[in-house]
Amino acid sequence: MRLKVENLGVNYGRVWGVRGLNFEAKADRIAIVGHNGSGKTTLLSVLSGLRKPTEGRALINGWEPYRRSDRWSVIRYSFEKPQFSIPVKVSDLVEALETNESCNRVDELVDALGIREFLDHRLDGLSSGQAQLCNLLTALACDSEVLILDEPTSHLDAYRAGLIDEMLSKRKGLIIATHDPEEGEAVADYFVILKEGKIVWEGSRRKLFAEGIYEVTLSGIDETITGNVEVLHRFGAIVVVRAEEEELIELMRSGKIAGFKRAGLRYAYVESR
Ligand SMILES: Nc1ncnc2c1ncn2[C@@H]1O[C@H](COP(=O)(O)OP(=O)(O)OP(=O)(O)O)[C@@H](O)[C@H]1O
Repeated sequence: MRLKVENLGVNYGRVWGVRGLNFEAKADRIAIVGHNGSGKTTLLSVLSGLRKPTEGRALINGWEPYRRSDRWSVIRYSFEKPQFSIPVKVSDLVEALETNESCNRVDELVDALGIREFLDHRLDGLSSGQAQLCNLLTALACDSEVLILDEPTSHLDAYRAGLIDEMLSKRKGLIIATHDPEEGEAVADYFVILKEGKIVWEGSRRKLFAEGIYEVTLSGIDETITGNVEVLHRFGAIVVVRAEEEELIELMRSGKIAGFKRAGLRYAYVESR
C-alpha cells in the first residue's frame, strides 16, 4: 500500500484536528500512534473518505478516498466505539456475513474470537468488548483492499487483543490507530506519531528499533538499576534505559532485571510527549 499525505489539515471551526501533515509511506501495515487528542481519528476519517480535508490532500494507492464514490468497495473501516442500534441477534449478523460472497472463514472466526458464547444476544445489548469483537469479525472476515481500524482492541482482554493483533499482522493494506505501543509494534511495519495535530516522528520498523535504547523489566517493583546504565524514563517496573547490551545481560544474570528488549514505540512516544 502507498500512502501519501500532503500538507493535510482538517479544522472543526476554530480547532484544527490536524494541520500541516506530510508523509509518504510504502508499507503493508501503517500504525498512526499518538496521545489523546493528537488527531488520529481525524486523520483516519480523511483516509476512510468520511471527511474532506480543509486543506491539502491524502492519497491511498494514488487516489483520494473522499473523492471516490465507489470507495466502499475498496475501503473497510471500523471506528473505536462500535454502536449497533439494530434490534437483531449476533447470529443474524453471522448469517448475513456467511452469505456474503466477499466474506470467508466466518465460522472459524466466530470460534476463534469467542463470539459463539453470545450468539443469542441482541446486537444493541452487547458489552463494549463484545460489540468490538462483532465489528472485528466483519473487518477480518470480509475482503477489502484497505482496512482502517481505530483502536481495534481497546475494549478487549489481553488474550483476545493478542489474537486480533496476530491476525492483523498478516493483513495487507492495513491502517490502524492506536495508543498502545505494544499493539503498534505487534502489527505495523511503518509508524507515524502525532502530537497536537502534527507529526513528531515517522519511519519504518527498522528505524524505530535502531536506537541503542532498551525497555527493561525489573525483577522487583522496588528494585533500582545500578551500573553503567542511564535511566531515561520509568513506568513502575518497566524502565527505559540507554545502555550497552552486555551491561543488561549482566544485570539479568545477577537477578536485578527480569528481561529487556530494544525500545521502540514506547521510547519514541515518550520522547515526543
Ligand atoms: N467534532 C469535533 N469538534 C470539535 N473538535 C474536535 C472534533 N473532533 C475532534 N476534535 C478535536 O480535534 C483534535 C483531534 O481529535 P481526534 O479525535 O482526532 O484525536 P485522537 O488522537 O483520535 O484522540 P483519542 O486518542 O483521545 O481518541 C482534538 O483537539 C479534538 O478535541
